[in-house]
Amino acid sequence: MRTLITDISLLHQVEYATDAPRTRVAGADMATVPMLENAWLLTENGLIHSFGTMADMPDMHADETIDATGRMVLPAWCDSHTHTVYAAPRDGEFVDRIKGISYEEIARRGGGILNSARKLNTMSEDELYEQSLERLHKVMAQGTGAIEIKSGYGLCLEGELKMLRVIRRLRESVPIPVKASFLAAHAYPQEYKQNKEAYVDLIINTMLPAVAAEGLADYMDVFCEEGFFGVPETERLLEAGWKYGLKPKIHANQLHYSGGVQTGVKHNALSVDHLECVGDAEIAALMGSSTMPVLLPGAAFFLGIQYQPARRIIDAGLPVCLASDHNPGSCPSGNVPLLLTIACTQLKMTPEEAVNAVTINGAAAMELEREMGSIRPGKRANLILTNKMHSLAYIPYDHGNNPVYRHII
Ligand SMILES: N=CN[C@@H](CCC(=O)O)C(=O)O
Ligand SMILES: [Zn+2]
Repeated sequence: MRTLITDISLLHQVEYATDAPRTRVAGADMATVPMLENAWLLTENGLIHSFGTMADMPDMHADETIDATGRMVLPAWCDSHTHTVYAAPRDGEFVDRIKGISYEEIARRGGGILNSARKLNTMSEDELYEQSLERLHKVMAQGTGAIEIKSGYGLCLEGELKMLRVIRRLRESVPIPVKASFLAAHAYPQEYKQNKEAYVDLIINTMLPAVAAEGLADYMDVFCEEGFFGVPETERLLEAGWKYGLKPKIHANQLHYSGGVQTGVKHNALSVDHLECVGDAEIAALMGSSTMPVLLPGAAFFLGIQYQPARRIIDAGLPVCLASDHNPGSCPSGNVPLLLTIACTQLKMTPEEAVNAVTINGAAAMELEREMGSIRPGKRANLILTNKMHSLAYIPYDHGNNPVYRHII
């Protein structure tokens, strides 16, 4: 099956087969998204075959031809941090926060993640799957073309396995890559509040072997945060995950300078995610490491807390990745175009930096950089064909609106 898209006003994030493959974009390079004006693009059997300018378009056969006059084409978004599998919304807590109760206080009172766990553990696997599939289709319609999804609302063996099995079923049901992270270390269940070590033991000695036996997870996640899992617990958990081949991909420095970034780097994490609390020490730790800093400003927006210092991180020469953090508590939205608007208006990232952060760097934060994240021959043809618009900046500018005319997968 060959699809030819012609008369593309702007074809963004192009890489020629002869270019050295870009695996991530960092520092000043994030300011540029390579593009072609007035272009064509040919896909073959789901992969990008070739592209060029209309002036030099050769004669070629295609089964379908799409006229993209006035439209742009980009690689689909790579959303590397989500909690898309959950049982119920938490709008009651949203109202509590409006009235002045903080996210941390709600968690201390047994709400938050524990609230989600109670709901998830009484829901059937089939119902959880149906609800989650609906959410996944919604974000795909907004341009998401690869996604990572975490467990972490089971907090017991059966609940965690249920979530991870649902993620596996989702992977088999949708035509986009889906990665799974094991996040039993998301919160301490109520019955372990007085014996936290026993819960860490349960994760390491019972849950991890079961997850590994079924091959259910790609990554090991921990909510490394004051009041949740401290550095010593996080280190134990990450070392245990590595024994089963699960690379760390952790929640770090959301609410405090918790040492999570340094711990992630020390344990060769693929990414450290959230990063509201980042200063010189965290930036120094990231410099020279291969750990990707992943910013989740949708959560900072929704909780009304400080934003991530994206400018400082980029200006230090580091890469920045953006992800939605779609979850029922701190960000009930997986809308990447809206995320781009928040990144530009609040983090002062340029549209080009923001697009690099959710394409090539998003792919890298899921180890998909060889198949996703740019328009390069041989990569997956997971593409966004936009509504009629004339610039990359128009996507975050046109906030609250879906730029996707057609999502080609
Ligand atoms: N911060 C930890 N975990 C999620 C939120 C979980 C929840 O509130 O349900 C996050 O990334 O924001
Ligand atoms: Zn998260």
